[in-house]
Amino acid sequence: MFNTIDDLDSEQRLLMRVDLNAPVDDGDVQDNRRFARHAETVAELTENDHAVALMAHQGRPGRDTFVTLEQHADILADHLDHPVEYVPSTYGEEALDATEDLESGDVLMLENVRMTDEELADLTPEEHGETEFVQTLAPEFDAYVNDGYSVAHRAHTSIVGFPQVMDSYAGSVMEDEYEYNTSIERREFDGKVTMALGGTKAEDVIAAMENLDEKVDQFLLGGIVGHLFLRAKGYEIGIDTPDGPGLYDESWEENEETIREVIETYGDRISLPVDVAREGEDGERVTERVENADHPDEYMDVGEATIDEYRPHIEESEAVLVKGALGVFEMEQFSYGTRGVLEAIAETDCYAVVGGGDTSRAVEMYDIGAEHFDHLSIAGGAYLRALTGAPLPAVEALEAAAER
Ligand SMILES: Nc1ncnc2c1ncn2[C@@H]1O[C@H](COP(=O)(O)OP(=O)(O)O)[C@@H](O)[C@H]1O
Ligand SMILES: O=C(OP(=O)(O)O)[C@H](O)COP(=O)(O)O
Repeated sequence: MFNTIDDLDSEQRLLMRVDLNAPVDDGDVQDNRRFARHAETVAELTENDHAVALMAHQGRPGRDTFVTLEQHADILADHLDHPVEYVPSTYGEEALDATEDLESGDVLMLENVRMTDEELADLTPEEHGETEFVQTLAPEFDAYVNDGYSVAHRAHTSIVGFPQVMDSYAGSVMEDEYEYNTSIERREFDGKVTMALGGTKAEDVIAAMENLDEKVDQFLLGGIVGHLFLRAKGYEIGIDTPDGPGLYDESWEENEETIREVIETYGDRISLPVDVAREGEDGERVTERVENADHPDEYMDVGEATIDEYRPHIEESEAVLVKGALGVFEMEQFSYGTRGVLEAIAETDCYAVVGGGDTSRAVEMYDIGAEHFDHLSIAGGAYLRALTGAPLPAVEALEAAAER
């Protein structure tokens, strides 16, 4: 087991990893439930007179969501009702100057850790611990805290490197999410178990499908993942065009073989959209049957007939697990699929868990009522991993640090 922040000595200088990875719309970072949840942990620490320097990431290099953390500091400050100083450096001179000035109760946001050379390097945890990033920052602090459960499935420097060389503790979000999500894996269900899978991260979803075959009776697919499965079935969907958003071909190349294997192995247990929706010339929602679809990279939601097929599966299930949105629910006219699934769950008394930093937000946005769900996880990929029983590198690193 790992140590938690309840085990900390008083007035410590803490280096803390959080996950504030959020959607970015035209350069504007969108608030999500991760900010509110981590703000609770930070507040608990500052109220106990600790000083906190935060490490977090945003996006992936090369994507348009890969931006600095300046806006994240402001959004977090609003949640905390307490200043959060942003420094445009992760472990350079400016960062070190700002850390030296940290006093009890202060909160500092270091720059996006994925802007360093080391964070995403292919290294063992021990090698991550020897990087300049770790060796420079670690001596400035008394202890390391990891609260970023939703990024616990990545073996990156800020996650597995620091616990190699520092006293390390889990924050409250890490502890709660870890305990809840791990407990789902151990749960036995007598009745049907259905899983609705969508969103953009095809590889995480497909890996989970391969490992959850004994636990899940029916998979309901939507989002980008659904489109890639439709492409595998020969429909004109999930294929990039020269001027389109470029969401598909790279994922397709990486996952085609596995998608075909998954279809081959679990064919009837996978429900695919029968209709999809896109934006028409006047901005209106246009729904097309998949066999008539001819706008390969423009579909932003599943259609009404799809939800009519998915709803009975939910109604007859003892448990429904959701990961990823079935459409671009942030736009009301493409929220039909995501809302349809969440509302169907809310109307039944099944055991229900919704995962995904973005997807769990839809419950709040459309007033579906958090009370209808047993757990709303702010994690996506990490939650899926936990359901399959796979270890999480962040948790392993915290446990190893506790044993030292
Ligand atoms: N058809 C689609 N086209 C583009 N984006 C989509 C589509 N369907 C779903 N999405 C997007 O997927 C995002 C959620 O995906 P993902 O990040 O994988 O899930 P989560 O954050 O819930 O773990 C949503 O923000 C939604 O806009
Ligand atoms: O948002 C995240 O994952 P999620 O969308 O699976 O919840 C995490 O911040 C991990 O980000 P990454 O998938 O770019 O490593």
